Amino acid sequence: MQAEPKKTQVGQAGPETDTLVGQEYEVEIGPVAHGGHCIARTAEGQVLFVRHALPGERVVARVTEGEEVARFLRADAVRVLEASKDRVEAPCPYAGPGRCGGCDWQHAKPGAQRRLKGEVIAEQLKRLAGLTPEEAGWDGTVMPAEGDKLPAGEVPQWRTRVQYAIDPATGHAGLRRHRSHEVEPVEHCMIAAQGVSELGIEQRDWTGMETVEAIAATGSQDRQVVLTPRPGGRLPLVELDKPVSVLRVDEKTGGVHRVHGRPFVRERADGRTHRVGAGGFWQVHPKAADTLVKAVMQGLLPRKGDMALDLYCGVGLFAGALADRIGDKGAVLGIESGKRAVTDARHNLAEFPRVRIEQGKVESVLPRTGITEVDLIVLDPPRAGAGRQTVAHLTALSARRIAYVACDPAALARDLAYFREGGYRVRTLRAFDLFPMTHHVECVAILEPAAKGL
Ligand SMILES: C[S@@+](CC[C@H](N)C(=O)[O-])C[C@H]1O[C@@H](n2cnc3c(N)ncnc32)[C@H](O)[C@@H]1O
Repeated sequence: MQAEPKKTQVGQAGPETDTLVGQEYEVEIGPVAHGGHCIARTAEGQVLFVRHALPGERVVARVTEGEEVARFLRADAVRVLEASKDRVEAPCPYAGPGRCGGCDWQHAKPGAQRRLKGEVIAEQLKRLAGLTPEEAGWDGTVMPAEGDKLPAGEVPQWRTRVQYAIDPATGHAGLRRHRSHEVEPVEHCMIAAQGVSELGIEQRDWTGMETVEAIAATGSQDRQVVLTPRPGGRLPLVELDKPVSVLRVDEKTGGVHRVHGRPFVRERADGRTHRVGAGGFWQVHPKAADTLVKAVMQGLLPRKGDMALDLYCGVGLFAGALADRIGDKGAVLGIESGKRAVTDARHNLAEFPRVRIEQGKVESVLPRTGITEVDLIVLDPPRAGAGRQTVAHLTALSARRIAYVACDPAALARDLAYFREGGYRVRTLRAFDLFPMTHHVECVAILEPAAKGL
């Protein structure tokens, strides 16, 4: 039975304000929720989203955001009274209440992190799409990226792209605190890939910069630093130990300019080299691109001569993989909104004459193409998902199979409900832990016309 939650101390809540920030509650931690926190309730019945806790624990939770009238409060577990067997001491010295906001699950064993992500996916599928794991063709597991099966306490060095925030007072690189613009200065980010750590960003003075992004490409030695100056900030002379290209973001226009070196990095995946210019999307985990291509191709089973769509195609990862498999008689149309990414995609796929890349938003370009039928579709939308209108358009194209690559299980679940309205069912769903130590998770759903599944 759940024990009665206790208020343990009144913090800074004053008479003229109804803020509960600083208030502490002794609570029992309930299930995990989407976003890297768990759910608890105060004695007054208010919902608490508690970070740094694990299901089944008893903790003292200190409110970080929220008011007496709010439907829910945000809080940090500041003392653990009864620990879960899944708890470990966070290996990262910068993790914990009020500290770096980059990782959500440093305090959970790796297997437990994947289980928590699985519970979040299951909950989102049920609540937003009315699907059980069985109905989604999912075994309920979240697979580690190959090579990431490390013992508890060890941290995979997976982040090939790290955006450091610069402390305006000291010029020191750090990472943003959770839901804050404040910078947590760090000497070393444990989840950064070796190629990023070797650049030594944390050891330099970046006075005048707002952010410094460090990129270490996979499968090539390309390294890049992207500087965003503060208004009026002077660009530092960047002399790093490694050969590295340097780009600068114009603080007024957001445009990216080359300072020195190549304006792109070369990323290897699916046996091909992809040029990725500044601002262009590329998966962050070094195994992600290959893992996802494999899952998508195993699910779609492309045939020679197929006509396929790659929507939200970035620099052409899936379009290239499809073109490779459907041969000279097939055709692929990619659609991508980013101008620079489209230039890169056209360059990357120049060897395939039957691949065409259109620049613009899927929702406006796709209807203009006049396409009424395709064999296969890959869609890999941003966090917001594809939305009802685009899904309705896709379900009218009579595709044999559709692969939906999703970085947000909530958006995936919403869109799966729209696909069902359009006559599609989920054939299989697979989930991959391509963001260890954080709450993020990647899913690949394979859909087919519902009539086929009967
Ligand atoms: C998650 S990334 C996937 C990129 C690519 N499939 C890959 O795996 O490398 C989503 C891409 O969609 C693009 N994008 C965002 N909104 C879009 C829209 N409405 N229409 C077309 N592309 C969009 C972004 O620029 C980004 O390249």
